[in-house]
Amino acid sequence: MSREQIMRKVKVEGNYLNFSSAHFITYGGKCEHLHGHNYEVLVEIEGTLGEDRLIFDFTVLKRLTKEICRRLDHRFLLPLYNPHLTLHSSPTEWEVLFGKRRYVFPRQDVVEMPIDNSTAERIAEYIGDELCALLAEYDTSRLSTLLVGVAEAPMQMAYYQRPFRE
Ligand SMILES: Nc1nc2c(c(=O)[nH]1)N=C([C@H](O)[C@H](O)COP(=O)(O)OP(=O)(O)OP(=O)(O)O)CN2
Repeated sequence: MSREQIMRKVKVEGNYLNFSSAHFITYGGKCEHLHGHNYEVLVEIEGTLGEDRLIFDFTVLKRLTKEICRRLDHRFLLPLYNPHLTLHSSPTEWEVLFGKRRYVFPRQDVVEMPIDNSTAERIAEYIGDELCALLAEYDTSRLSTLLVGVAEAPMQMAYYQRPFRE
């Protein structure tokens, strides 16, 4: 077997890698009612073995992912770039308009996400990008691929995968 055929990865999931948040998505010209999910997150990292025969330390990966989950927990997930929503912000509130519907959220209850819809797909992408930013503090030279899965419900998961380097 050649070295190119070998694939190694680490994965963290469960163990408090979850968050409970409120959201609604727009699709098919409609806007869902405000509702919540108990989201579950998994992260996989592919790479090669280092001197200590680790690809990447599980403990660190869990801690960083938990930190991102903590920031999302018990918040409204606000997609900043949804073309079907009109947003107004004040120092204390976010106003969200869809047609005649109007929501007002206290700012401290909102996570402002630079995404166009809070689908599980985009939330996975957001978490992947946040994780990459946190991983910049670590040696990622041996890591090739990051995969994030976000489940809105059991057996209902969206994945986002990106290379560590373009
Ligand atoms: N590919 C995706 N499909 C859907 C997403 C998504 O993020 N990615 N999201 C939704 C909605 O947000 C919806 O909340 C979830 O839909 P659904 O599971 O149908 O609704 P329930 O939570 O009420 O589930 P039940 O099993 O019917 O109780 C839709 N699709």
